[in-house]
Amino acid sequence: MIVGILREIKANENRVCMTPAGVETLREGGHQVLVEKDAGLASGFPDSAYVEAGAEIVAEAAEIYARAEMVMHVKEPQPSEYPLIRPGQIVFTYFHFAASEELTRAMMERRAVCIAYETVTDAHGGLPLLIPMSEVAGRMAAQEAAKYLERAQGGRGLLLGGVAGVPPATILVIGGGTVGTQAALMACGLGAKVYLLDASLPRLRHLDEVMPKNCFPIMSSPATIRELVREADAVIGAVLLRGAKAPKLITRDMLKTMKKGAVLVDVAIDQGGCFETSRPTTHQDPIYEVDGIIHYCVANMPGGVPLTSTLALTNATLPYARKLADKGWQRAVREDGGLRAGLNIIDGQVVCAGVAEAFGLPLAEVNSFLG
Ligand SMILES: NC(=O)C1=CN([C@@H]2O[C@H](COP(=O)(O)OP(=O)(O)OC[C@H]3O[C@@H](n4cnc5c(N)ncnc54)[C@H](O)[C@@H]3O)[C@@H](O)[C@H]2O)C=CC1
Ligand SMILES: CC(=O)C(=O)O
Ligand SMILES: [Mg+2]
Repeated sequence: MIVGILREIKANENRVCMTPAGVETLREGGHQVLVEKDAGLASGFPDSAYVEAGAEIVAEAAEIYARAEMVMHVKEPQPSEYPLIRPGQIVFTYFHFAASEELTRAMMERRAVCIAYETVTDAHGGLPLLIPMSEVAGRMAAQEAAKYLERAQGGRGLLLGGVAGVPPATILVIGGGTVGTQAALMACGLGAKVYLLDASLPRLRHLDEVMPKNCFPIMSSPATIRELVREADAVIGAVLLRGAKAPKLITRDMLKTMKKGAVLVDVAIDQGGCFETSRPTTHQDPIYEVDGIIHYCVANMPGGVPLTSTLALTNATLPYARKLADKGWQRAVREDGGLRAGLNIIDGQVVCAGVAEAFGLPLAEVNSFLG
């Protein structure tokens, strides 16, 4: 198969979807790999490293879209790329469709085969292609909360861990999955008092066993959130309903009950955000204020630390890319039910329930495309 590795063009996105080592693996499988010029530069991989691994460097994304049977990205295709996508072409990347009707309709119109990293599952029901980036974003979320609590950044002027004789900051983390757990661990490590909410009792039992003593895992409910939001110096939004739009757990009214200069970090922004007042921001312009509360809503947080994130992401995606290239998407998903769960749109039809529901679109059966 001809596989295309595109350069990221989303604002401040410095990751790349495949390392030179990944190219070498695809080449060993007999595949041809086209890499867009300078695609790996910001992640520490110059074009020469890709050439050494057996790739062909291509100057224009348009040529990659024209020649490749499968194109790979980190982030969703940007509007300038929509017209380049061909019917039947496999597009393998993070899409987060439920957050964007425009993107959903554009991909339907292009009649591509859209396989979303974030909905691929593993044998244990986990999300193997989301987990590594959720680990990064969760850890960063605690750092960002600490940073924007500083006075010069507009925050309350509070040190996360306090010092001897002075109490620490209180952090509320909503969602105790990968992002939430990593955020809580980092905040606890810095000495904060952390409330970690989840809606699953088995998950809370697990968290209760493994989290440090300054972390308090608590059942999530609107009443608990309302109460803890008043106490929190920072809130980290980390919920996920797979493939679907994030539920709005903090309303605009609730902001008025919060301390001035408190910080909201909405990691779930890529699925639409879990605070009513969230809107996506960029690394260049990451925050804004509503009712005296700082909002940090960067939709590609791991893009800020590409040297870590590119390696973590490609460790996870490469085996799937290899499978798709070796077998073609139809055989690959027939043989791997987890990869099949990554299918979101095929030939103009939505096949992911969360996306169909988000926009009131009909839901088609993957089987009808497998022949
Ligand atoms: N902004 C960014 O750069 C990044 C964003 N993300 C996003 O972060 C979000 C979380 O991802 P993961 O932690 O990997 O998901 P996950 O599936 O591991 O965890 C989500 C957790 O939310 C819990 N949950 C669901 N409804 C809840 C509610 N009402 N109250 C409390 N908890 C609730 C679930 O029980 C689950 O434990 C996703 O939207 C993901 O796409 C992930 C990586 C980077
Ligand atoms: C998960 C995701 O959207 C990201 O890493 O940017
Ligand atoms: Mg994202």
